[in-house]
Amino acid sequence: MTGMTSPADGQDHWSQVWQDLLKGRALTPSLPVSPLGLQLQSLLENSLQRFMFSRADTLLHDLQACLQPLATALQAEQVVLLLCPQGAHAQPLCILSAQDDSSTQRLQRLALQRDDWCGLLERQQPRLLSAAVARGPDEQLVLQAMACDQVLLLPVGDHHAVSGCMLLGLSDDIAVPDEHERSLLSGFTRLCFLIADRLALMTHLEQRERSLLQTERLARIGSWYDDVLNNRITFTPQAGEIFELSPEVSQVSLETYIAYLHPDDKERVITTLQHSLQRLQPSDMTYRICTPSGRVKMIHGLGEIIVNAEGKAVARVGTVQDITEAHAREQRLQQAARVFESTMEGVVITDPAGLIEAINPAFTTITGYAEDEVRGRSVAMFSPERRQRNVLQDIRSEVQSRGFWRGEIWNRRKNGEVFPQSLTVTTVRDEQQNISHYVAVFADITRQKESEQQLDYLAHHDSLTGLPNRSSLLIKLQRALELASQKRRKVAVITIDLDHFKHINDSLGHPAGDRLLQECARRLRERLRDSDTVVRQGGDEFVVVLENIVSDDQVRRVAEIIQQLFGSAFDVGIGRELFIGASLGITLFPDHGRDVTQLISNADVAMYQAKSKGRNHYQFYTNDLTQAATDRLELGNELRHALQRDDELQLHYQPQVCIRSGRVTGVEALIRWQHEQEGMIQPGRFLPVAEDNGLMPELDSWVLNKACRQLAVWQQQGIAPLILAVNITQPTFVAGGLVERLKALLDIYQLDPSWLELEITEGALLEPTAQVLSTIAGLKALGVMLAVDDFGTGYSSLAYLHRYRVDKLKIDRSFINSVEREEEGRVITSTIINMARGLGLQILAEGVETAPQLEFLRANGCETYQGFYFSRPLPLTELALLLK
Ligand SMILES: Nc1nc2c(ncn2[C@@H]2O[C@@H]3COP(=O)(O)O[C@H]4[C@@H](O)[C@H](n5cnc6c(=O)[nH]c(N)nc65)O[C@@H]4COP(=O)(O)O[C@H]3[C@H]2O)c(=O)[nH]1
Repeated sequence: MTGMTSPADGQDHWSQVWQDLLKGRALTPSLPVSPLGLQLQSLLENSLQRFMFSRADTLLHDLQACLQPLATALQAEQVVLLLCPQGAHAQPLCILSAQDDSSTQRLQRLALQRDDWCGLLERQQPRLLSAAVARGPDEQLVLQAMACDQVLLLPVGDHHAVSGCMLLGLSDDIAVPDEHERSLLSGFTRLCFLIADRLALMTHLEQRERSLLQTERLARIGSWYDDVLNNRITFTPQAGEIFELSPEVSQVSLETYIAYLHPDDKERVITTLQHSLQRLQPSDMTYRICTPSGRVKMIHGLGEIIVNAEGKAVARVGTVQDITEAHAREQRLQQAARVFESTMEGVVITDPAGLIEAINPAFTTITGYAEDEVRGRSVAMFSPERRQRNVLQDIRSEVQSRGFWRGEIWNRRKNGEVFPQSLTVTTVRDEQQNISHYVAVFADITRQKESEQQLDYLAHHDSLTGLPNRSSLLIKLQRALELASQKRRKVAVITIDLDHFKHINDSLGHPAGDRLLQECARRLRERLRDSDTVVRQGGDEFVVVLENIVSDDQVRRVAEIIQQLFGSAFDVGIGRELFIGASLGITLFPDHGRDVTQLISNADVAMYQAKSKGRNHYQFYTNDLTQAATDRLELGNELRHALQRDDELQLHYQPQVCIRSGRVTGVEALIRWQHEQEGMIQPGRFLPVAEDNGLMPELDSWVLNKACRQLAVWQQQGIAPLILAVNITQPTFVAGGLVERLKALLDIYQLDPSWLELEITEGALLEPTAQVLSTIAGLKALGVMLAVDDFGTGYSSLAYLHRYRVDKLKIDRSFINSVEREEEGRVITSTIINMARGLGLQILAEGVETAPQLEFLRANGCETYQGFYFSRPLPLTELALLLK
């Protein structure tokens, strides 16, 4: 550390100088010492004392301060010191004993004419110039510059060279110093030479130190000197700045330094320093310090041990560097490198021409290529085809203009497999903003694509049947309509609703219902063309879309095919065949609607119309149907209100007659709706509406209540014994709670249960579910009669019904109707009667309208009948008259 030369060293140096000077004095011991000589001697000693403590910045001042008393002692007009410091560009110095502007300028000019005055000191001997005898121009020059009569020149320098001179300007009347005095003056000039030399050295050292500190500042490296013997660590300003010492503090103790160390690093640093000192080895460590401002800095410290002549450690020196930023940068780089190495995404770095420079392990995992197989090659090598290479061009131009590109592309693995990848390409620019690299990060999205496809499939397909679902219907139909508009063709939309599906589902259970739907889907898909769209819209509704239709007949033919498909027997794994049927509604684009929604909803309207025609029909849409559908909607709401108000619904009663005696043995309660505006509405119109609106259980409940009340009246009136038959629909029968409700009514009205007969359809008894069995057991336990309505229209066998302990069969009107016309009708009717009798079941024939029909029934052993032949259903008042 250049600025740290101790004053003790300087003192040694100056005592040596003093010794030399005394030697010079010893040269002239014989001469008597004049008063001036004594004075000069004392001056010389004072100067020496002064110079011993001179510093670089005080040296010139100190020299000047010495010249003044010298001039006084010698009675000189001017004493001038011209010094030429070492160094190529060093300017000669001119130091004067007395300041006077004009002489100063003259003498400074003289200082610059070094060669002239140097020439006068060729032999490095003092020289006296006198104006009176001056010869050469050099002498003249000096005399003029000094403006004196005589000038004594004394060389400043060593034996080798003159590096300056001292000029004593004396007037004529002043005695020139004698030999002893000159020798003292020479001692002074020698001292000046040393001073000049020292000045040069100090200036040099100062410059060195300045430049060193500057270098430290620029490099952000500070240095320190640890005087281990005195426990004093001296910091350079840069080191102080790193440790955030206040500017006036440059020294700290070892303890203070240790207090700076980060607690986690303290022990390690102390141990390293101790080892270094004990083993006299350099140290090199990185550690953290906590500075007064609360910052944690990362420091790189180097140190070396300084030993004395005995090899004992006396100090150590070293550097400290604040590497916080570099360390953080390095950490970040390491992290980035770790990410690069361990990320699941493939990374490829290319040069601006797209040639691969580096890849990461994930790249190899995904593509199968090792680094040496791809380095230096173009990224185009992964493109599966030419077209894709154009994509690469597009990517490159977008990356160049926007700085990045993100998207999905297809690439080829080493094994030839083409796979989808999501890719992000970014540019890396150098300091001149030129593209230096491209970085591409990609992920193999094969799995993602697969699950997207799976999700897409699930979103657009029905999981039960595998058919496209409603959302794909909307998309496909929309596309079909667009195409049809262009080609001026028609599109047909056929909605298909299975007849009685709900009954099958409820009574046979959902697995059987599911199998039925799967079978329907299979038949449709196998029979219809690939170009036809078959969709399951939900529940038991299918939709078929036919494109390129040119005539309605084409559609009619397909509708009939569909009817056949649904008309043949189904095996749904219940041990016997099922017959269902389907109702079809048909719309045509553009005749019945111009958009998807309208076409589907109009087809639905047509389908409801087909259903109301008695099922297993198809119906083309007409504008009237929309009105009918609207009416149905309104009717549903009105029925709901009618059920609440209880003043519009009423029961009519149709007598049931014993064929043998002709006596009325019972009546069937049949609901009627006396609508405020429309008048009497028949059940055939409003019951399907009630069913669609889920009102059947409520309606059945209303009828049962009304009927039981009426039965109680008849019981009280003694109208003896009269069976009252009440219809109970399948939803009510299946829903449960019927037994409890009926028991409560029987209790309330104190009814004889054997007078009450519940008519249920075959559908409700199709499958012996626990619910069905317990309801039947409950009803039988109550003592009410059970009759199966519309027998022959469903799927039941007689033996099967017998198992349920049903009391009565009501032969459907359609058979009775046919006995007069068809042999087949007659055979079926008589068979039913015979078998039922064989099983001990009562028989009632429905819808008897003519005497021959009645005769046939009588002849075949049927017991009771009802029908228009005897009486239509009657209001209560009319029935009362009939019964009387
Ligand atoms: N062509 C013809 N028809 C005859 C003849 N004799 C009786 N009918 C009609 O046949 C239907 C007999 O009732 P259903 O088979 O139970 O068929 C009933 C029944 O299923 C249902 N229904 C009627 N009233 C009720 C009710 O109160 N509750 C429930 N759940 N359903 C009812 O509505 C169906 C139709 O009822 P209605 O229109 O009253 O029609 C009645 C009756 O008017 C005849 O000789 N020729």
